[in-house]
Amino acid sequence: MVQAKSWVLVKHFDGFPKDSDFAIKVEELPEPKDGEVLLEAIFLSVDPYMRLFSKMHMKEGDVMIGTQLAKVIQSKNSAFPVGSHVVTSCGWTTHSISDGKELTPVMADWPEDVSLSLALGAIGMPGLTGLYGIEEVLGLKEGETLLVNAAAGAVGSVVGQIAKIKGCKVVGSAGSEAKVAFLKELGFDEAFNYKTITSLEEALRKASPDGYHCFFDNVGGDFSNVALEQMKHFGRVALCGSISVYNDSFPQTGIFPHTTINHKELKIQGFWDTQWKHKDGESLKRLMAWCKQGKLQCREHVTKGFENMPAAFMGMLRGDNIGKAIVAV
Ligand SMILES: NC(=O)C1=CN([C@@H]2O[C@H](COP(=O)(O)OP(=O)(O)OC[C@H]3O[C@@H](n4cnc5c(N)ncnc54)[C@H](OP(=O)(O)O)[C@@H]3O)[C@@H](O)[C@H]2O)C=CC1
Ligand SMILES: CCCCCC(=O)/C=C/[C@H]1[C@H](O)CC(=O)[C@@H]1CCCCCCC(=O)O
Repeated sequence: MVQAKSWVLVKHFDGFPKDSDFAIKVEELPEPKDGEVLLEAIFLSVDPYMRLFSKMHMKEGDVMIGTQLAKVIQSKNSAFPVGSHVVTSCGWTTHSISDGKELTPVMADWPEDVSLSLALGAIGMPGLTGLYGIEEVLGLKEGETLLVNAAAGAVGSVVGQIAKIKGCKVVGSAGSEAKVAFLKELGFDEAFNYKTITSLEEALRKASPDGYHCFFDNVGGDFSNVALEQMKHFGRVALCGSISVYNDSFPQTGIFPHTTINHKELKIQGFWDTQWKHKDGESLKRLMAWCKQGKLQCREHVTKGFENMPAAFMGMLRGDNIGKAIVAV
């Protein structure tokens, strides 16, 4: 018998999450039946969407939603032998039983010198999001200027690096001096700390006086309203997320951007990476190749210990992470 520890949402978040919103539950798992496997979490992901999803689809007492990189430790399913690794969306739990249907094996020939945790980051969902946002949504072309916010995070850092691979000028914003230094290290042409500038409008204008062809928006809210004003005519916006409003208990009010969008004839597309799931196999190989060639730096912010899942999640929402926020069990 194996004991599974899970983090449950005891109380719906009201504003920014707090320690008391989470509790640990322990349960004995049965032996896997024919066709089933027993999984042990190695790395768990903490992502912004968990904050939104909890409000939309979870009830109090549910295990927190989430994805992990797990090892098969018992198997009665020949497709998943003992010792193999999978990505699974079984939530914030140390052990789980699966019939294999929802499991994604890690890419064949995963190099030994590349941490498997990247399957939750730059060579996983956030990396795919950056790639699809650039190629499928924006159709970013060589010589264009791209703006990305939350640029030092999991998605943003991949976005900026792919845009540089494609021969573009890249401007990034992030919330600390250490993050700005990281963006410069990654090859961003311009980077600024949005928390310390006196005017976002001025910072954006200084970074690219001629405006922006493309905007990869991770933040939403006031930032987006100001950035839209500096798009070029026929500019394109990939609306990836809006983390600045995820913790709001009441909708924020702000300026209405519709006249700007109309006047500049902007194209704005909201998207999820899952729209291009059929391309994931090929896309992951491309991300891995860039990583191995040193063109894609895959920085991670690793928190040790399953007991620290809530702290890691809240830290990511607060901006503690440079690169992908991960928990190592
Ligand atoms: N459409 C899709 O398929 C997907 C969308 N996303 C979205 O992409 C965005 C980034 O996700 P991800 O890369 O995983 O997370 P990150 O690794 O970027 O972590 C979140 C970051 O958001 C920044 N942040 C937090 N609050 C604010 C705020 N009020 N204003 C500005 N920045 C803030 C912090 O950085 P800082 O210090 O710079 O403030 C923090 O580090 C999110 O909006 C997410 O929902 C993610 C995955 C898939
Ligand atoms: C609803 C806005 C989603 C915010 C953007 C984002 O972070 C999307 C991330 C997706 C990624 O593919 C991994 C996921 O599971 C995310 C989707 C979860 C969204 C919750 C809403 C689901 C629904 O209402 O159907």
